[in-house]
Amino acid sequence: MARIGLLGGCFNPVHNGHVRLAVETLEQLALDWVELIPAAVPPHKAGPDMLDFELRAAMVDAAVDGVAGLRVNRVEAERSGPSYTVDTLTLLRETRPGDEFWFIMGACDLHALPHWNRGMRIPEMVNLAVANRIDEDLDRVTAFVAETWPDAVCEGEGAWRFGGGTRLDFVCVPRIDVSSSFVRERWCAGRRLRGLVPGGVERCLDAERERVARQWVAS
Ligand SMILES: Nc1ncnc2c1ncn2[C@@H]1O[C@H](COP(=O)(O)OP(=O)(O)OP(=O)(O)O)[C@@H](O)[C@H]1O
Ligand SMILES: O=C(O)c1ccc[n+]([C@@H]2O[C@H](COP(=O)([O-])O)[C@@H](O)[C@H]2O)c1
Repeated sequence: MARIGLLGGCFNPVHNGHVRLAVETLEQLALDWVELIPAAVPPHKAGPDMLDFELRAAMVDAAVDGVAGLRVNRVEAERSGPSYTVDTLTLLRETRPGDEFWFIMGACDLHALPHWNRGMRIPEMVNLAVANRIDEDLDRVTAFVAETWPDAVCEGEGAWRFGGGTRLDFVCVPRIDVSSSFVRERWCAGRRLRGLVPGGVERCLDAERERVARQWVAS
């Protein structure tokens, strides 16, 4: 049985924080590989500055190129309508019953999970890998787990097993203070992106300069 991490995101564009999050989770949870899943129709972040799926996915291809253990999964482009995570995970579990999955998310997303579409089904289906975004996140996640899943069994600091058998693992990631919004803002101001995104991502944006400008600068 392969142990697989799934990192969903808009990736508008993918940046070094995403790559580091994927690599840290891969290593800390001893996963076989991590799949980055660009959201085809993001359920929560629709807007004129959202680049089309293929361009965002091509940038994720460029970001993982040559990085052992990271892959791109375009599964969300195979269906129409909002790309709800619960539907993606249902499909992956049906089509790959021999794999064990960890859905990777920043700690703030864990707190938002009850507001996602059938969000509380997610930890019943797959394991969660929850990464810190700020220093207090382990304490906050610990309190959230105690409140939300009182029957979860703590198996050590930052590790819990839920009643149904899935688990939540906290992953401690060095803070890389970059976001896609920050990258878009810098790009629109004509600034270089060195150190914020992998080189291949910067080249994709340069190659599609006019198209990207129409969406990012105009909005
Ligand atoms: N710098 C970072 N370090 C660790 N995790 C991150 C970082 N940026 C984003 N993530 C996580 O990566 C996942 C996908 O994020 P997403 O594609 O929305 O990027 P974003 O930078 O948060 O985007 P935006 O600025 O457009 O809101 C989420 O789980 C998010 O918490
Ligand atoms: O399914 C939902 O309702 C849902 C709501 C918010 C976010 N998500 C997913 O969570 C992942 C990270 O989201 P974001 O906003 O950080 O890009 C991405 O795969 C989104 O599709 C999913």
